[in-house]
Amino acid sequence: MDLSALRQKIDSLDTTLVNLLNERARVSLDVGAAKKAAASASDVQKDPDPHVYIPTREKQIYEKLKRLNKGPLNQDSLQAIFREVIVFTYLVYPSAPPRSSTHPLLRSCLHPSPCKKKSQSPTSARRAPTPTSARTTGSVIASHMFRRSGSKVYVFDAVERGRTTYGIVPFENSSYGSVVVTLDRLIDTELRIRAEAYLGVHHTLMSNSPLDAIKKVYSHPQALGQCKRYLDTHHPVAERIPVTSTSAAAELAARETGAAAICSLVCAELYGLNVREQNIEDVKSEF
Ligand SMILES: O=C(O)C(=O)C[C@]1(C(=O)O)C=C[C@@H](O)C=C1
Repeated sequence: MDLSALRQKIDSLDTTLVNLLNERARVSLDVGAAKKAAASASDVQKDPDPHVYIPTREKQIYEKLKRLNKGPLNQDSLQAIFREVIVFTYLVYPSAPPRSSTHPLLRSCLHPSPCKKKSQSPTSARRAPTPTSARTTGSVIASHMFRRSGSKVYVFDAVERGRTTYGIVPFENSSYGSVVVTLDRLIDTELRIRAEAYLGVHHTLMSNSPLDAIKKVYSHPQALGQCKRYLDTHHPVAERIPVTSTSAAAELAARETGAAAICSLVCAELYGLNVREQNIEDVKSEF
């Protein structure tokens, strides 16, 4: 087939895809409406999980994709595409279905609880998320739905005040223990935990100075802890300076000669830093 015929074929497939994606979105909206109807039929037990985001269902969908996929797309790519497709449906939901009062407590992904504070209006608490930059961290549900936030406390505040529908906070770290600030806040908050996700932790050392000129290393205390062996071995005399977040570390390191940050790879582009070493975490993850 010549180039123009191939492009015609792609155009035709794109047309089919657009129609199918919208058809899928309409069915997904119908599912939302059905869940809402089931929940408001007063018997919450009929539909104990009338949320927009249903992690267990999404997991089933991704498992099914794995079985269906014959390539050439790899599984991660296909899953990423579907994740975006599903998440974009959230944005066209007229309003999210009511929350369940019976969903079991899971970890990590926060959501306003049914017994929210009086000052929160249900509409603002359930507002559809706004797409923002694709270059944000913590993208579990879909990359571009995430607003970057400097601190875990801010994530709690944002969900409690209805500025966003969901928030993701770190909870526990296999190599460096519990994330205390999250645990402390969980004691007081009326938010409910909605889902749990396991994330591989990968740290990068970045600096605009050469490796042998690094005198100080900024990072969040958790990240400094997770890279302790690396730092002890390769930068034993560099001062380790804990800061509020790994992105704050990147921002500081970008301004100073002889300073480095331990942060995620995405910070290189965001803060104009050179990547000096990748995957410096002491415990290698399988993710
Ligand atoms: O199956 C559901 O409960 C849906 O709401 C549909 C759907 C989807 O679009 O496939 C949408 C959101 C959920 O997180 C999971 C699945």
